[in-house]
Amino acid sequence: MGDLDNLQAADRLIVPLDVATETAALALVDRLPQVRIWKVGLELFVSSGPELLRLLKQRQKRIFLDLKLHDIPNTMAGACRAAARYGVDFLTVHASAGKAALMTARAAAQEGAAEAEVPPPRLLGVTLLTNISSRTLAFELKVPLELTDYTLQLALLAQDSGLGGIVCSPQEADLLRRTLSPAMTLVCPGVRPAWAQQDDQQRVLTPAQALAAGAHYLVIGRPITAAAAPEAAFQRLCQDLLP
Ligand SMILES: O=C(O)c1cc(=O)[nH]c(=O)n1[C@@H]1O[C@H](COP(=O)(O)O)[C@@H](O)[C@H]1O
Repeated sequence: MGDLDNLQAADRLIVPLDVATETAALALVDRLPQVRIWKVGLELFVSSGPELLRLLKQRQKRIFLDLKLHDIPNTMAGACRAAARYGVDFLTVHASAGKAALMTARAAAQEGAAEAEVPPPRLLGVTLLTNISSRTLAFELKVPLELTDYTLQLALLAQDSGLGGIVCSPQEADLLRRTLSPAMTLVCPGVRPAWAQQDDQQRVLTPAQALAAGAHYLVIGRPITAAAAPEAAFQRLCQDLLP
């Protein structure tokens, strides 16, 4: 496989830094120099704070700040304004927070970025988490809609509220790609190569299937980060993505 192919695959892969400390995070980042986009989620942000974002930027990395905000409009707006000041590339909010909260969040993210003189983040609406099965949706969460209909409603809500994209399972990517505006970015976690464990993910596809279904970006964590040799796992994934 040539370097160019490697680059193209790497540009579509987002690897989550689901570790507890800044030291562990930087060790992974430095071990996998081909990864361009790193996701900083709740565990790491809560434990190590925003300094890590600066360190990632120093290493010329793009940043997906996955805070999955879900609150009343005023609180979401405050958090989005503050998060946008860090100059991150992507920021997540839960689409189920509703239109008023999403619209306020979007405006606040733009204000925060303008204040800090950085580009605004692409605000992504999380639709239905990839660990939720149809059974859980119906019997535990008591949502009286088919899973795909519910996900579509959340995705449309994100779009109508002016968000730049959504996070969804690759199993719904095909439907959402056909239904949403082409301007909406589709980011898919819940991606598992055939050689990896499913872990707690429920609605999964392989990387090649997810891309064929219309995902723009794939979020793949444990198959790489929990592997005995993360470098080899990353290379293998890039190979899986070749046509
Ligand atoms: O917003 C996310 O990134 C996300 C949404 C979702 O529906 N499912 C989901 O797994 N994620 C995140 O994607 C990553 C998946 O990690 P792995 O299951 O290890 O590949 C984790 O960091 C999750 O927090």
